[in-house]
Amino acid sequence: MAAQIYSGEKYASRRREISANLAKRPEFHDSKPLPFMTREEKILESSRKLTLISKHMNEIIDPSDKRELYHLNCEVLGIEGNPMALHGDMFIPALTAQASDEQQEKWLSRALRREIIGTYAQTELGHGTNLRKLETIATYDVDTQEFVLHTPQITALKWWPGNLGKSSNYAVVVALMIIKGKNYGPQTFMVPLRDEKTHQPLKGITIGDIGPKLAYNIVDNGFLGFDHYRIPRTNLLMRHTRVEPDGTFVKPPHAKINYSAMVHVRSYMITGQAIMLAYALTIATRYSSVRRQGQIDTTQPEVKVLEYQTQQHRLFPSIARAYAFVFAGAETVRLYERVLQEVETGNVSLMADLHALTSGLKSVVTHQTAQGIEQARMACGGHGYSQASYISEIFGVAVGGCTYEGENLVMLQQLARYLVKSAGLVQAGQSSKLGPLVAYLGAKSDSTSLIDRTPTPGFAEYVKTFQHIARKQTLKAAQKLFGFMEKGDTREVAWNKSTVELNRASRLHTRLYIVEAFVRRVEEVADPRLKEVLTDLLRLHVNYELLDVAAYALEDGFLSSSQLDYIREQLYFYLAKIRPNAVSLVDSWEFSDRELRSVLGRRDGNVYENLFAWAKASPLNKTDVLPSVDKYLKPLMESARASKL
Ligand SMILES: CCCCCCCCCC/C=C\CCCCCCC/C=C/C(=O)SCCNC(=O)CCNC(=O)[C@H](O)C(C)(C)COP(=O)(O)OP(=O)(O)OC[C@H]1O[C@@H](n2cnc3c(N)ncnc32)[C@H](O)[C@@H]1OP(=O)(O)O
Ligand SMILES: Cc1cc2nc3c(=O)[nH]c(=O)nc-3n(C[C@H](O)[C@H](O)[C@H](O)COP(=O)(O)OP(=O)(O)OC[C@H]3O[C@@H](n4cnc5c(N)ncnc54)[C@H](O)[C@@H]3O)c2cc1C
Repeated sequence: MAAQIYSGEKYASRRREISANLAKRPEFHDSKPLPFMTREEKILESSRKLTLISKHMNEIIDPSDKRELYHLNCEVLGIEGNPMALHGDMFIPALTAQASDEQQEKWLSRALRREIIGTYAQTELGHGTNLRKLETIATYDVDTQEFVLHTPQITALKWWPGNLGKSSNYAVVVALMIIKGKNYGPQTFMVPLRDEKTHQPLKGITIGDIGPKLAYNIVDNGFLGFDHYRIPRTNLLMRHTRVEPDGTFVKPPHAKINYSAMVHVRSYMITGQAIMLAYALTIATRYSSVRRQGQIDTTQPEVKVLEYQTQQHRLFPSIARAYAFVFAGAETVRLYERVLQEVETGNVSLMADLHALTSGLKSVVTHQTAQGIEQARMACGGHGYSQASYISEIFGVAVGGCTYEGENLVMLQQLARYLVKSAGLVQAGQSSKLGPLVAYLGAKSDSTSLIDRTPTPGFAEYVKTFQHIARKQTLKAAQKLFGFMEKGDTREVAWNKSTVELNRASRLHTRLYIVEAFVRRVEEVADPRLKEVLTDLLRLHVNYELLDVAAYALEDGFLSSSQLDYIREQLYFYLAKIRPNAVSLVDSWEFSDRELRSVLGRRDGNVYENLFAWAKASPLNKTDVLPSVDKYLKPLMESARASKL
């Protein structure tokens, strides 16, 4: 099963080897539980481990394999980030996709050798979503052939970029490029921020950390201001866009080619989110098979809480989602790598499809991941609320994905633009022009679903029902938009009046894609034992998801109430059928205890003695009487007692 999850036996077994290798190297382990450390201690500890990774990486992994590096990071550094997180996640990808060969020679090689540390500085205090209104300006000075970076007001301060505050000495900075008074929109520049020897900020640079956040606190998200700060013309990233010495602007082959670092993260984060969801579910499912409370049969001992149907309903559909997301994530990465290669040859035709797909997936997957993690926390009762479970940290890190790389409701609108165009083609009788991701929009619907109307309903009937729902909502929402426009609204106003419905269409389209990705993967499985378990999980998935969106199919009679009852019964049937495999389904992700960092999620199930040991190790328990008691509580109680006398 691990080979299914990790797209092949080769990487699944490499993960095992890497984990086994690290088990023998205590210097790579957390020196104490992360929840007991201050933010400063965590950053120090993470930097210590980063240095070790840099030194010994070649003994443990093949550093050219992204997946091996990712696993090494998960084991050693964990999810709370590290001082070079953005260096790998965005700085290197930005240089790879946007720097010319000559620029790569100069900077990318140094970045890969870790001679310099970089980040991606785009968001500002006043603007994150609307990139066209960023306020940092890069004005071209023809005389000196330099760009002058400037922060004209407080809202123009870069704000949020990860590792900008304290760790990075370079950044890929996004600024509005002005040449001879003309605004050429957001462009990307390579900008030195700190002296390479002293790490002191360079003259003209104001820089620092933005303070603690909900989670992800090992990362020093930062602020950055420029005071007429000069960089050479050749620091504009010039793989696709160029500015000649005389200020002539040479257009890229696609207007949004500079957005590639964002598309990179959006493509990879689907897998990252699946893994975080699987972390939380591993912890909650294992704990639920250790925790005994209450009886189902009063003549029998207390049961494991995993026997309760409510607990199964809380956890198993999310287990199915984690599998669905990791399968969809693998497809997304394949498409991303293909588009990256095609763009290199000047073919930008798939960029719009990739942007639409990743915008939708990013939004749906992060939202459902956060919901699933929160349910996993509640499934652990009181102990889920303790940081010993580590689920609160997993939640905090994962939920950040709803905001970063494009706020979810904004990114759903990006997909909606694509869907509306496709609906326009359908309306114009040009369905043959629809791309493969939206071809179903042009197909004719059956009048009713055949779920439970055939002897052994296959997945095809479910897929058709999801297609019907997504098609109906897309065409309806587009019609709403066109209707407002026909009545005289501008497109923008009409769009704003239709966005809730348009975003619903985007979600339904994406949920259909996720179901299809799951079906595609299960169809490929050859081993009959694996196929059976994955088929059960997929059955759970389609019934749960369909029930969740059934209103759309009930309102036009595509599904009847008796079909709905059938879907419900199927759901309950598969909850019970999956129960014996539940722990194996989470164990199949093969997370080591080191990687999970959870007392509740321990593989050996020895939860209670380890919770007690964990509590005793709390810094508060170093002394029996705290200074706060000596200083305030004792005098308070003494004065209360004295006044009673
Ligand atoms: C199996 C194990 C394997 C393991 C492998 C490894 C797994 C790794 C997992 C871990 C991965 C990642 C870890 C995550 C690390 C977390 C780090 C967090 C870092 C966070 C960083 C950031 O947040 S950076 C800042 C991000 N900011 C944003 O996203 C801003 C959002 N806003 C925008 O993107 C744009 O402004 C917006 C698209 C909303 C609008 O842009 P605008 O220029 O105004 O364009 P429009 O006018 O609306 O649209 C014009 C047309 O352009 C099209 N378009 C827009 N973007 C793109 C694009 N990128 N590509 C193609 N086309 C695009 C748009 O669709 C319009 O087209 P139309 O035809 O006119 O409709
Ligand atoms: C953990 C974390 C890490 C980050 N790392 C980085 C980084 O490394 N580099 C970097 O540059 N940035 C980074 N960011 C910033 C991040 O990319 C932005 O915060 C994000 O893109 C959202 O933009 P915003 O903050 O401007 O939100 P806003 O756009 O202000 O969103 C506020 C609300 O307005 C709504 N809204 C906005 N525009 C529209 C619209 N057109 N239609 C309808 N509703 C709208 C949103 O849906 C939301 O409800 C990070 C953020 C976080 C949380």
